[in-house]
Amino acid sequence: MSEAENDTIRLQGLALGYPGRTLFENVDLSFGRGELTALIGRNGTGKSTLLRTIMGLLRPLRGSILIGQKSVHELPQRMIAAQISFVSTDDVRMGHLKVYDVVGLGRAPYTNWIGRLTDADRAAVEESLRLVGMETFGDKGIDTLSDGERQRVMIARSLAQDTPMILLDEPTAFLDLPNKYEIGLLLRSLAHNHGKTILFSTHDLNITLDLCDRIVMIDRGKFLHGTPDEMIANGSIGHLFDGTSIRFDREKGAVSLTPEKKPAFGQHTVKY
Ligand SMILES: Nc1ncnc2c1ncn2[C@@H]1O[C@H](COP(=O)(O)OP(=O)(O)OP(=O)(O)O)[C@@H](O)[C@H]1O
Repeated sequence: MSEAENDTIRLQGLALGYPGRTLFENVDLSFGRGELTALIGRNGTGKSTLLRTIMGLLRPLRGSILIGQKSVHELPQRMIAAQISFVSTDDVRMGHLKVYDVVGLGRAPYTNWIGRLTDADRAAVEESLRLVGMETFGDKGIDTLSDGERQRVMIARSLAQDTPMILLDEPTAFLDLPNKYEIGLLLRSLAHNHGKTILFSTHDLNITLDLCDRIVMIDRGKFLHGTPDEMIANGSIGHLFDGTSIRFDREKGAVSLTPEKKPAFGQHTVKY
């Protein structure tokens, strides 16, 4: 098998859910090397569940997830950690650790049982901090950073882990618009210039449409996927807003309130 196939995540006949509830089933899909893919869908459609299952943290109801030729659920955690890193929203608060040490945790799959960093590990930590533009932050406490800075550190930790695949659960949540784009551009560069396979869940439609190679959308238990242009043209993006007060304008590539919900400005009479 080629190296590129080893770096691919494949979902085969996948069904996920919780006791008494199936979120989706019969999903066949793969995520390719060097691609930035956004995983989108309304609240509660199963995006985090999918990411956590790919990480081997949850079991599928049916079907399998293959990393190269191997089912992720048959691989020991240490081997999964050498293939895929996970940036989850749960990670974001890490007590009083220094930035350098948080990024150093990414080296865990490679360090000995004491967890002592070698020169090579330290070089990986420094290079990871540099890639996310945080090289001067190593000595700062993680709890002293802004949300955007902390998010960069978490991405640096996954870079230090040096895996061909990176999954991120809502990496742009809590960030202001310029920082959302900064993180989006960073992920795009990691995919395109460093050959990483990157899948991230998000509710940021602008980032998704402007920066991603591919969109995977969970919509009422069905998976839709394609390039941003395909997903706009075939109406999939518009479906996200069915039954709501907003609609997606294909021409503008933007959402707005439906006309009947728009507040009528300038029509109020002020009484003295
Ligand atoms: N441990 C659990 N046990 C039972 N049901 C769960 C569990 N975790 C999540 N769920 C349910 O599964 C559904 C999918 O949850 P998940 O967190 O994967 O959705 P999501 O698409 O990531 O949502 P959001 O966009 O709100 O983050 C939700 O309805 C949720 O309530």
